[in-house]
Amino acid sequence: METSYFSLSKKVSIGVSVGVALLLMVFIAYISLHWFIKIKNQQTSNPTSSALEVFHGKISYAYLRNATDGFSSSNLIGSGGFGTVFKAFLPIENKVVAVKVLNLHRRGAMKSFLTECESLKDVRHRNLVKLMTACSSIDFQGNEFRALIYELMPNRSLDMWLHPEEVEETRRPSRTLTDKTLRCKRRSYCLSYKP
Ligand SMILES: Nc1ncnc2c1ncn2[C@@H]1O[C@H](COP(=O)(O)OP(=O)(O)OP(=O)(O)O)[C@@H](O)[C@H]1O
Repeated sequence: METSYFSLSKKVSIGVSVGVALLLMVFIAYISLHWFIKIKNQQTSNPTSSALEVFHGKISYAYLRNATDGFSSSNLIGSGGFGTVFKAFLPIENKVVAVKVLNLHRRGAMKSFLTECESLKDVRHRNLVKLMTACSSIDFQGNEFRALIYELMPNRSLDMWLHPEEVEETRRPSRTLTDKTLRCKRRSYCLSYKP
C-alpha cells in the first residue's frame, strides 16, 4: 500500500516537473520569437540604420558641419541630381574628403542614399570613388540629414574635364529654364556626336 503511494507521488512529481519544463520551454520560445520579430520590424521600418551598419564609424552632423565650415560656399565642389558636394577636413582622421549632402526634398534622394550605402560599401576599385562612411542624423533645425562621405578626388570629375564651363554653371545658385535647356541641348549634342 505504502509502496504504491510512493510510486504514485513519484509519478505525480515527475509529471509536474515535465509539465513545468515544457511550459518553460514554450515561454522561452515565445519570448525569443517575439524579440526576433521586434528586431526584424525595427530593421525594416528604419532601413537607413541597417544600411549604415556596414560602416565601422558613423559620423555626426555637428562634426560634418564643423569640417565644412558650416557647409560654406567656399567649400562647395559641385552639385548633382540628389545633393551638393562639399570639401571637408576631418580633424580626427586628419583627412580631406568630399561630403555629399543629400537634398531630401528631391524625390528619390533617400533611395539614392540607401542604394549608394548598400552598393558601394564593399566596392574597392582604383577607378571607382571610395565611399568612406555616411551620416544619418538630424540637423540643428530638427530636419532629417543624410550625407555620404567619399574619398576626395583631387582632379575633380570626368565631367569637369569634358565640359568645364558646364560644371562651373552648376556651382551657381540658380539657373533659368533657358540656361538649363541650353545645357541639356549641348549635352545631347555631345552624346550624339560620333567622330
Ligand atoms: N569624391 C569626389 N571628389 C571630388 N569631387 C567630387 C566627388 N564627388 C562628387 N564630386 C563633384 O561634385 C559634383 C556633383 O557630384 P554628384 O555625385 O552629386 O553628382 P553627379 O555625379 O552628377 O551624380 P548624380 O546627379 O547622379 O547624383 C561632381 O560633378 C564632381 O565635380
